[in-house]
Amino acid sequence: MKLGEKLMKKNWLKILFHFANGHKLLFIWSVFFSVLSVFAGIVPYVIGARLMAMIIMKQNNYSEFIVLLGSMLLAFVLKTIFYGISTTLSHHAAYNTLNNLRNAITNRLMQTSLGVVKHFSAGSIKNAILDRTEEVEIPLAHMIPELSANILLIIVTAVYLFILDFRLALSALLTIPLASIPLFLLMRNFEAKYQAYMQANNEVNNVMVEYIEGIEVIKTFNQTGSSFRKFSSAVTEFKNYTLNWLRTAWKTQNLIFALLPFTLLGVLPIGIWLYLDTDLSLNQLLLGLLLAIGLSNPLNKLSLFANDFNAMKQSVIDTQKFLELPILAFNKKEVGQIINNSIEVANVDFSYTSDNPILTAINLKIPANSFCAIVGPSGSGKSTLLQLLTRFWDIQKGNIMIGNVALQDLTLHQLNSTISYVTQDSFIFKGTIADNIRMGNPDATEKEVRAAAQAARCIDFINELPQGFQTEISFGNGQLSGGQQQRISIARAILKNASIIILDEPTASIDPENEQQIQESLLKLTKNKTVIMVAHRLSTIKNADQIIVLDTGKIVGNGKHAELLESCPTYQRLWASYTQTEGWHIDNH
Ligand SMILES: Nc1ncnc2c1ncn2[C@@H]1O[C@H](COP(=O)(O)OP(=O)(O)OP(=O)(O)O)[C@@H](O)[C@H]1O
Repeated sequence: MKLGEKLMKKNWLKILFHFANGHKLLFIWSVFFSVLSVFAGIVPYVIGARLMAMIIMKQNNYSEFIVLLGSMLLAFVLKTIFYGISTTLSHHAAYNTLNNLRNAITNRLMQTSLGVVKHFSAGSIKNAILDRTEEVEIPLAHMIPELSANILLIIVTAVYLFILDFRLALSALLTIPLASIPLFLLMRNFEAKYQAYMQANNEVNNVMVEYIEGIEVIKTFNQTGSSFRKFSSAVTEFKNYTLNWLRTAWKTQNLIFALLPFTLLGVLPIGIWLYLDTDLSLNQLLLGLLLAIGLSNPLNKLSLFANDFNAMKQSVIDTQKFLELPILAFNKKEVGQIINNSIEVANVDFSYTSDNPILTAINLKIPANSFCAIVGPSGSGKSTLLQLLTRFWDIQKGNIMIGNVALQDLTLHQLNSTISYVTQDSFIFKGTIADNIRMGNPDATEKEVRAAAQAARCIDFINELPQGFQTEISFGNGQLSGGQQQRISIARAILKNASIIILDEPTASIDPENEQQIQESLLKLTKNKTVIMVAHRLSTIKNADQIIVLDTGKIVGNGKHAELLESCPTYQRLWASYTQTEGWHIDNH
């Protein structure tokens, strides 16, 4: 089974074990060494009881003394070594589990539709992949080996105490039922409180990411103060919530921490009474007292793990919603070769939410190797239509054909190799300029990369950079202007050399001079390709073979520029307002 798939309806523990499954052996060995370590740890208490009895009874057996002290030391060394081995193994297994979990979330995000991903804020995705999953590591690395070993130790010690004297055993375990009462009270509303805590934490994450991503806008509009206030109030709210929770919980929590490991509470008075008034021997009393003291450490760990256990549970539940995102199913095997690069959209309806139709009854035919422009007022659905053609979303009604194959029947590889998509927001990845262009075709030669850069009008500014194509760039580092970034992404698309090119305002952030040149090279390069382009600058699409006019999600015009100027009122309006705002520019062409 592929990681992350088929997780629906599984409870959180099953999900966790699913990701830990490949490392079961490591976890088993780590439990084994932890058990050895915990039992080596109890040996000094048993030996201590024997030593104390010898001192009290003034037994001057020095050779036994030395053997006992040596055994104590050996037990201590073994305990440390076994603990070291156990924790190394468990950390190894825990980090691998974490890795699986993180990869599964990232895979799932890649397999779901782009729209679904965009519904989450960057902060919440980062929080799920990095922070929430990290919270699983400590409990996994420590809880599995240490909890199992400590529980085993408590059971074995208790059995031993029962064999020694059942009254001593009961008195040593008295704190368990006593501490269970405050523990129950503390855990009563834990889930609701933890969720509110996480919500406050998410809010801080979101506001922080928003603050950093929007820093340019914030500075431009002089909103540093108000944006910072938003950030600082989220931080304060988080702090207040955490402190309030702590304030209400600390008394109960400390009572548990103090009570549970305090095994002497019962065993000391009852043990002394049994020794003085009944048949309990001094040896039994001392062994009982020291074993009871030996129990406090594992009991202490139990109380700490109760918290970790709940935190881990909540973390897995929180990541679950990402692991269960709907998968955009692609055919694994090709149903057929695409015979040509025509596109047909038939009776397509689409809405992002069930109550708000965005596109209605869309019908259009784009012949192979033609240039089709899509225009329309803002919000009319142009980008949405392009995103349906790239299968960022699945249509709810109708059909889209690429050549002779329905869009949803294409394999992911077919879709990716057939369609190139250039958006308004060009994304630059951290790496060299050449790497960024080569994303369009990882196998491209240096010559091909250069040719694509030349065609996208990048070559001049690249040559001026200190290391040319080898210059390191990263998104938002200010090294490249918006227009230059856009030209890099056009070069990327050119290099990809797909037979269908979809362009969503590719020249929006490019100056008119370069726009004209890029336009020409795009048209040259798009020979023998089907090009669909959304454009606001109508001069760029005047010569398109076909112009589709969208208005409030419907096609209200379809034809050539001259025809639409005659027959389509929406196009007439668009053209009129365009020529008004860019009149001087039109005059020049
Ligand atoms: N991810 C989304 N979730 C919900 N509604 C959306 C989403 N994306 C776009 N919309 C809505 O769909 C409608 C069409 O948006 P779209 O971006 O397709 O229009 P457009 O014609 O490309 O606009 P513009 O020219 O301003 O870019 C708008 O009302 C928009 O608010």
